[in-house]
Amino acid sequence: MVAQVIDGKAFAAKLRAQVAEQVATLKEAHGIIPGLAVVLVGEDPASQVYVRSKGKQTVEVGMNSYEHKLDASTSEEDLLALIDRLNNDPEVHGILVQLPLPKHLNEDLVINAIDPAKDVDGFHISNVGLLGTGQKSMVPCTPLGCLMMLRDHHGSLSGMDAVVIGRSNIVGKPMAQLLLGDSCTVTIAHSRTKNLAEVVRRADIVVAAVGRPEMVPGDWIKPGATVIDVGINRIERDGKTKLVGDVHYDSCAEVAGAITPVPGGVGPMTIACLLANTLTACTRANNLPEPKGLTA
Ligand SMILES: Nc1nc(=O)c2c([nH]1)NC[C@@H]1CN(c3ccc(C(=O)N[C@@H](CCC(=O)O)C(=O)O)cc3)C=[N+]21
Repeated sequence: MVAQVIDGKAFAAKLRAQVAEQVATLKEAHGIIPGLAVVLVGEDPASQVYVRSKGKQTVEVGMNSYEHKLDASTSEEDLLALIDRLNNDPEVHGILVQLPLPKHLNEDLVINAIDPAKDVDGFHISNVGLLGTGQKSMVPCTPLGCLMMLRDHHGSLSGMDAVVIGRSNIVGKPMAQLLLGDSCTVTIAHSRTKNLAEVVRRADIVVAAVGRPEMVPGDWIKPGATVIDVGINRIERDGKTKLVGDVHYDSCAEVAGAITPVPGGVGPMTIACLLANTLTACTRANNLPEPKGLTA
């Protein structure tokens, strides 16, 4: 079997077009423009590229983008003061603090200082609790993008066996919650899982989010399974830098029924979902009907 390629880039473009349309309506009918504030502390080059691309796409869908670039040595007090200002700014509907933060800053403390209603990353403990109990929340962008692609491909996910490899707060755990919410039988596997190959072989859906280049080989995949590759790893090969996922693409694509590529899979969906979440946060803040098809 040769897997169908799930085109995340095209899917994300469609999603952004839907967001743009609803942003335009919001502007016309209510004079409201959704605003997203992105906070970057330090000069990590990968983060800078990523923040720039978010800002560009935010403007392209008709929303306001506010970029706050702080020095790597910024104190926790100053960062918290900025978050407080953004929490109280009515023009700002979404706040994203780029992770990871420099080591002298407490990430949990900073994230939990964001107004949960503006927490478009869905990382605040209050949103994590709401998601875990099936209540309306802000849903983390990467898992939301994965869920949208899975629903689009399968229709219903009910009763499917899903294995999530990776237990991070930003991908693995919320991904498992979303799959459970769609009535999958969910296993969370990780670096200490015994017989990982056997566990993965049972799965109809494999979500790989471990951050280890090409660690899932094709012979772990059940024939016909759907493989969602969350990994974005920059590696050196033949003297060139190359972007690869957490799954070994060529061997997995020979066995899987469907697979997301890297790049062009989950990555673009993550940013599109960030824009969708900002629109959702804006409509909620203004007691307007929720956008359709953009939330979990
Ligand atoms: N608070 C916070 N929220 C985040 O969502 C967050 C974060 N911090 N810190 C960093 C990671 C990383 N991340 C990516 C999103 C999209 C691509 C993406 O669009 N990648 C393209 C290619 C990128 C390239 O060519 O380098 C692709 O996969 O096709 C990559 C990486 C969001 N993150």
